Amino acid sequence: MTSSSASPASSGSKRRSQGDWRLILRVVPYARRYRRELLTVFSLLIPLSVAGALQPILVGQAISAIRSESQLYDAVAWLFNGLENLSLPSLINSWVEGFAALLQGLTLPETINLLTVLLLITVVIRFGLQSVQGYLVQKVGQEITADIRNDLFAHVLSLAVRFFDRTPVGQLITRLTNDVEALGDVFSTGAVGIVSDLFSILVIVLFMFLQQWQLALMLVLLLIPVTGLIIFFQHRYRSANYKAREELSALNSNLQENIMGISIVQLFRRESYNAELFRQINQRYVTAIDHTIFYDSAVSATLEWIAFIAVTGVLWIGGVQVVGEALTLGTLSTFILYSQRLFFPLQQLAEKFTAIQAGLTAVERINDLMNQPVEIRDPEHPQILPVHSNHQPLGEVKFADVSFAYKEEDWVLKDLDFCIHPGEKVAIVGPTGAGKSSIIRLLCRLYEISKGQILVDGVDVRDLPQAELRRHVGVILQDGFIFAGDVKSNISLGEEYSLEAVKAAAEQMNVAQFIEALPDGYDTILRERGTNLSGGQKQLLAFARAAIRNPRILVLDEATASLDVGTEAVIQEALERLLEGRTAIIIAHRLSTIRNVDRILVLNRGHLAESGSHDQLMEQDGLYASLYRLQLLGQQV
Ligand SMILES: Nc1ncnc2c1ncn2[C@@H]1O[C@H](COP(=O)(O)OP(=O)(O)OP(=O)(O)O)[C@@H](O)[C@H]1O
Repeated sequence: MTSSSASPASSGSKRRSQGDWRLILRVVPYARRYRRELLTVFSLLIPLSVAGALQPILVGQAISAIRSESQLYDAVAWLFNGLENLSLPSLINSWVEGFAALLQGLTLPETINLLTVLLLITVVIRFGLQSVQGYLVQKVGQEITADIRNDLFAHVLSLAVRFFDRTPVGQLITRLTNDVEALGDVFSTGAVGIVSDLFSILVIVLFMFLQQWQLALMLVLLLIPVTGLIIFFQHRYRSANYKAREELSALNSNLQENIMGISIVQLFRRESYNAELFRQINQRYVTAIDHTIFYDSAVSATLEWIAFIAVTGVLWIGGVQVVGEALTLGTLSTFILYSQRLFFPLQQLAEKFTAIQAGLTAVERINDLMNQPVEIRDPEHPQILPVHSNHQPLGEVKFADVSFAYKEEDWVLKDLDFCIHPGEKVAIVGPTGAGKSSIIRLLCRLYEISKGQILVDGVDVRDLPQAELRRHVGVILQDGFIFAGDVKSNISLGEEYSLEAVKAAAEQMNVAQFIEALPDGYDTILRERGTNLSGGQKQLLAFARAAIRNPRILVLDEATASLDVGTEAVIQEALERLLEGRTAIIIAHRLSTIRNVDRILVLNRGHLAESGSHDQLMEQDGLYASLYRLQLLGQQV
């Protein structure tokens, strides 16, 4: 399966192998939910196309009546014969017969009046039904795109962190917004009316053959090269559109990267350099869009040209027949109108064609994302963690011969084997890039291990539902992420905690004072990414967030690094209370902060190099002792 980061070439080959029908079928389950509306839309097709096909006949009859070429009665008699061939119910037959008898006695002005009224009726029918149809199609379209957007969002959130490592955010945003929007456009531009256009063409062809087969045949034959050309341009347009979408993704990714890194951009004066990069990507996007415009215009131009040939052909062949009195002027007029009508739905089709092709490209790209396998799933037969009892303390973490690589065979952790006992406070230290944070990510199952087993209270983390695992393993990272919303909701994070519980958690972590000092206390609105809080303030909320969940294992990954010494001391005191009776895994670079832990695991290049208390490790005089001495030296300097 193609990953989202796959090159356009590999996506292209996949694209070719995937039929459009298969893509369309992906939308069918969504459309099925709006069966009733769609059924109404399709049932309106028949009266709409029949009313449309009758109009040229009515005009032709009026001309014939004026020129006394034939009686209106003849037309009905002709229709009658046609209907007889179609073996319609006898009720309709008798109705037409009665109508024909009525017409026989009409004068010319009466005939013209009658034809005008009939023409008006067809116009009103078409106008009314088209409005209803258009409204329903757009409404269903919006509903379907909203459903797809929701599903896509839910799917993206369920994908493993590994997927996000390799997928630029801008690319994902493009798929969730522009691509889904392009699919929505298929409906809003009335592209779904393609069925109705095709149906109109079919009805017109049928009526034409019933009237005069030679002219009908000529017009139908003209349809063949048109269809060929449309298919040719369609393929070209499709590839161009896919490329344009890829360029748009790149553009959005670049934009997003610049916004996220705006401080660095400005601090290092990269504005003009980045602007030039953006300009290049933007130019590539414009070029790609130009190609799509070219093929789009080519289709419209072809159709216009063919429609002109059709009218000329009808005039020429029909004109010769009129002169030879093999054809009435009325029928010729009918056919001139038909030749326009026949190509009008085709022209409409060409206009919708852009939206349809863009829609198909969008479905293809949405499909790529939807097909991304959910790498980390809940087990089929989930287990639950043992519950607290007086006899058995809980919170054991065991890594049994764990190996892990972000990229194949590029081992970040190798044969890691250790056990952290319930209630034990363990620090993991080691040089930068040793794999400390990776251990935490694996424990929380943000990534799947390559070999070995990770057990929490004797249960393999892969046998636990992710929600259960993450409820019992509380993690505080260095960067406390803040969502747009108030302080309270940033602590409860969507779970049902009362305000009292939130306040209690804040008190417990000594952060209540800070929150109460905010303009609206717990109701203070925080901006996206917490831009109206300092790094340390965000961290304080992260502590309250962990405390309220009452986890049996608490992981602190450089959690106090961004706090000032005073705040750190206040939090440290609260932390000690919080950690009572819980297992703690602490990652810290400042070794002075972890001197009091029960045990220190020293990690080096993914291996467990040393393990023991501070004193034991100092005595061993190994990696830890040298790191510690180096830090002491650093502090003295
Ligand atoms: N998402 C990722 N994709 C690929 N490689 C990664 C990823 N995250 C980390 N690595 C690599 O894995 C190794 C271990 O990273 P990890 O973050 O676990 O180290 P660490 O010991 O926590 O480092 P630090 O002390 O700097 O936080 C590093 O060499 C890093 O380059």
